[in-house]
Amino acid sequence: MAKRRVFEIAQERGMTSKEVIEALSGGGIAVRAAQSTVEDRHVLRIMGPPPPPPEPEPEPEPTPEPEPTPAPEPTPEPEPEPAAAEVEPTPEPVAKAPEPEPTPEPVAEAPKQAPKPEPIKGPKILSTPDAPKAPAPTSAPAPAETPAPAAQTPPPAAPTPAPATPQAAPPAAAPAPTAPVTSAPTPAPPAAPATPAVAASAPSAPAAPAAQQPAAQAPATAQQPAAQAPPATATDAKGKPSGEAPTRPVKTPRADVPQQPVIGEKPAPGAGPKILALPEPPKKPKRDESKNLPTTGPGGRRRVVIDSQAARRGPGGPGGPGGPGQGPPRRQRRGRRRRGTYDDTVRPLDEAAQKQTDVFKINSGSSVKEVAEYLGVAVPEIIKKLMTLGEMATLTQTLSDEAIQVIADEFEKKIEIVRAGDADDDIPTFDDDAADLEDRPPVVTIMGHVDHGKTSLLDAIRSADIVGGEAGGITQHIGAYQVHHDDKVVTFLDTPGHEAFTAMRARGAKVTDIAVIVVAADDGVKPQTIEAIDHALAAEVPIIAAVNKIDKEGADPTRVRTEMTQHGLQPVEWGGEIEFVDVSAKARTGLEDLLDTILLTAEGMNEGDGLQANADTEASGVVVESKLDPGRGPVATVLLQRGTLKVGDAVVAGPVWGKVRAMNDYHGQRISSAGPGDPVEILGFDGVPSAGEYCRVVDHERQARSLANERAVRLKAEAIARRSGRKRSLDDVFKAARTSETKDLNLILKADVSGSLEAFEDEIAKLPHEEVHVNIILSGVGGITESDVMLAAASNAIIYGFNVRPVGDARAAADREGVEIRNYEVIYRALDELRDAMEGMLDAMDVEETVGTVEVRATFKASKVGTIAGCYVTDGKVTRGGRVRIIRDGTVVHSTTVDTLRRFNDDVREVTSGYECGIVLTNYQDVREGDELEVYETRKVERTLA
Ligand SMILES: Nc1nc2c(ncn2[C@@H]2O[C@H](COP(=O)(O)OP(=O)(O)OP(=O)(O)O)[C@@H](O)[C@H]2O)c(=O)[nH]1
Repeated sequence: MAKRRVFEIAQERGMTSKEVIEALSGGGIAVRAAQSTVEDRHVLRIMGPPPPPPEPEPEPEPTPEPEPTPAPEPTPEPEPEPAAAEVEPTPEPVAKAPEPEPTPEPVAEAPKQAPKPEPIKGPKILSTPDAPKAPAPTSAPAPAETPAPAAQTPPPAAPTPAPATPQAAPPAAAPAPTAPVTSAPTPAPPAAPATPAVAASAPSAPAAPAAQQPAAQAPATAQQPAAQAPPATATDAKGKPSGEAPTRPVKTPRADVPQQPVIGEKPAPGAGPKILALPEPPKKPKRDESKNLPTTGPGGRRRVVIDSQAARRGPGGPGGPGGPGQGPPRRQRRGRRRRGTYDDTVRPLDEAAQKQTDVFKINSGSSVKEVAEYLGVAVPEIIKKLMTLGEMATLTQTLSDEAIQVIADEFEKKIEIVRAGDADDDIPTFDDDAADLEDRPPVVTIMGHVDHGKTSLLDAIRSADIVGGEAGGITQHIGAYQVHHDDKVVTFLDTPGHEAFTAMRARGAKVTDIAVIVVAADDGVKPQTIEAIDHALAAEVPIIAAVNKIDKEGADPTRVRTEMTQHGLQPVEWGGEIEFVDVSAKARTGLEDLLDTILLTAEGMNEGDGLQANADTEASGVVVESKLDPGRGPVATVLLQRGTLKVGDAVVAGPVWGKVRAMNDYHGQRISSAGPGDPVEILGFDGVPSAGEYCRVVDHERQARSLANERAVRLKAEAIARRSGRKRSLDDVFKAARTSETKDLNLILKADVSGSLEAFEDEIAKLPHEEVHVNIILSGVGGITESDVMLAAASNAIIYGFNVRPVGDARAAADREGVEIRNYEVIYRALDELRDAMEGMLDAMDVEETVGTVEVRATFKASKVGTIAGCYVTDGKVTRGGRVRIIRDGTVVHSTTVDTLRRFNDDVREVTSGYECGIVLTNYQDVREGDELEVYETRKVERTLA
């Protein structure tokens, strides 16, 4: 039987020798001293089995590779499930704590730490970075085994040291330091399974941080480890892994990425399989979600705004819930305001308007916003459309007519662009009761070639007006006058010539009822006679031919009739429809016949109610002449067409308005009222209205002013639109033809010689007309006049000039009215272009640009250089070598280049406007004083019709 000395027994049982002796004595075994021996069986019988040995002490034994093998129990733990189940029981951790030691390596440092930590409070390891190694106490054989598995399991944890669930962490951490050996023993056994994890983690310094890590990461680790544990174990079992594990720095796992256990990596402190049950980490929001994450939402940043004024505002008021005045809401409000801006500017879609298929009338010069409103389309849509068409436009930008048309086409809306001067838009049509209508005097315009006697005829008629003369005395020139004949009255426009006539017509005013074309019997039909005919025909007014100067020798009225017939005006006596009256302004013969014919024609018109008007209503008419009188201010002669005008009436004429301060008739007599057909001179306008402007009486001055301002704004917008838009060009015509909008091309031809005109007309007749029908509404010899431009404007025509140029204000008028003038030197060039255009094959063309105008003020002869032109540059510049045309009386007489250009005695490269210079032309000596030199350049321009 084995014996042991008393002191050994005492030591084994943690008692004093004396206590052991007493105990044994009590049991019947007498023992005297500590050195005495006693048989174990007696000791067991009397004192029972000895208490389990206190493992701690052994710390010193750095037994590195403890026989981990024994890891019998541990193996079972691997199963994650079970672990999970135990997770909660915080105690486990403690139990496991002790195991940690198993990791052999630590041994080195372990000594000190081993005792305290591992057991229960592993976590405290915080302070012991190396602690992990300490664990390897010999005493913990069991743990040794466990560690192995733990080693594996931990691996997973390793990556996520954090895993340490809140629950696990605390326990581990707290006790660690103090953890007396005592406690360790007991728990150990059961903890076995979990131990591994703890064991591994406990030692590792990182444990500490882990403890604080959000549980989030734990889960992942917890689970996976289990699966991989086995393999890991193997390695660890060898000891190596365990050695590193603890020391290896623990990576802080990303909360969002589930941590994959890394083989060979040591388990994170506190990260044990138990952690399996840890809560799921918050998912990383998807990109779009995160975008929309409210700042106040869970996980999002909460914006706290302290509104010191909130208390003063009640809920619902500003600053109240959702009301303006608060921080966050303010931001929203800004957003709303922005939307509000759109709402303000973008008219809500007018569905009714969108469905409407009628033609929309849109004012020329309308802005983007206005066009959107007219069409019932959202502004952004319009702007977007313009952008696709290459035009960047703002809300208030004025659009050209072309742009408006294009937009309308894009949105498949039928539109009609209305201009301020359009008669249809401005001059209302009245539906007066037939009983209220009275005959009014016909309005007559006298036109004809220069010096054929227009003025003489007007004077003769006026002076022959016995009745009128007696009644009113001397006739004043106010732009129109009346004559009485056979108890009837005829109103004559006092401005002869077709220029004024066409100017008014171009503005949409139809003033003239009858056109009298004067042709001198001794001269016959001349260019301006033909022009007058063209203008009258274009205006579709009845024509009466007055064959004048029949008193003159050589007068041949029949020849005149013949020539007029050739121009489409066939005399009634020859079976035609035109009344011819032979007159002599000088001899004052035939005047009565002329008046009779006029009244007869008027009667014929009256049969269709053409010359009747309601006199008993507000007055309206057309301005036929106006001026700014130094003493009287703006003075306008208005030819009343309807109603009765009285002094004191508020009137508006386009962009000007006024109150009739005084009225004069054509005798210069003050009158207080005037009726239909009467020409009256009106004083009281705030500005000078243009001839051709529609004038009408309105209720009061305020309304007159408002209407005038409205018109002024509109005219200004139209002017901008006209500038921004293109002229009606050849391209436009063919483009329109392609869309079947326009099939007619109206041309006005002007040439230096009539032969060119005839040749051109003949050639045009040969062109194919399937696509476009060419109408020559006027062709004549001579420079392009303002009258031609006005006719073109009124007829939507293009002017073709052959070796002729605009004279006077024609060019300015063309710019103003948007009329295209095309210049050619040979008709074939024009024909080619026309043909190409008609075939849709316009190639790049030479575009000519006038760069300067020079006036020849004197000429000198020099023996060596020939004729030197002493010049003055009136516009632009002239350059040496530049191409020039010599224009004499509106006709191009030669084309050449500038050979020599001098300022005083110096040769210069160029001379600009406002300076004099000497010019010698290349191979041209016939330059004369009064000639005009047109300096020009040409450049290639691609043309497209699409
Ligand atoms: N013999 C004769 N001479 C006339 C007659 N009518 C006009 N004349 C003369 O013809 C010339 C031109 O007459 P105007 O009345 O100035 O002719 P117009 O057409 O008004 O001329 P412009 O204003 O320059 O366009 C004047 O010298 C007149 O005296 C006429 O019936 N018989």
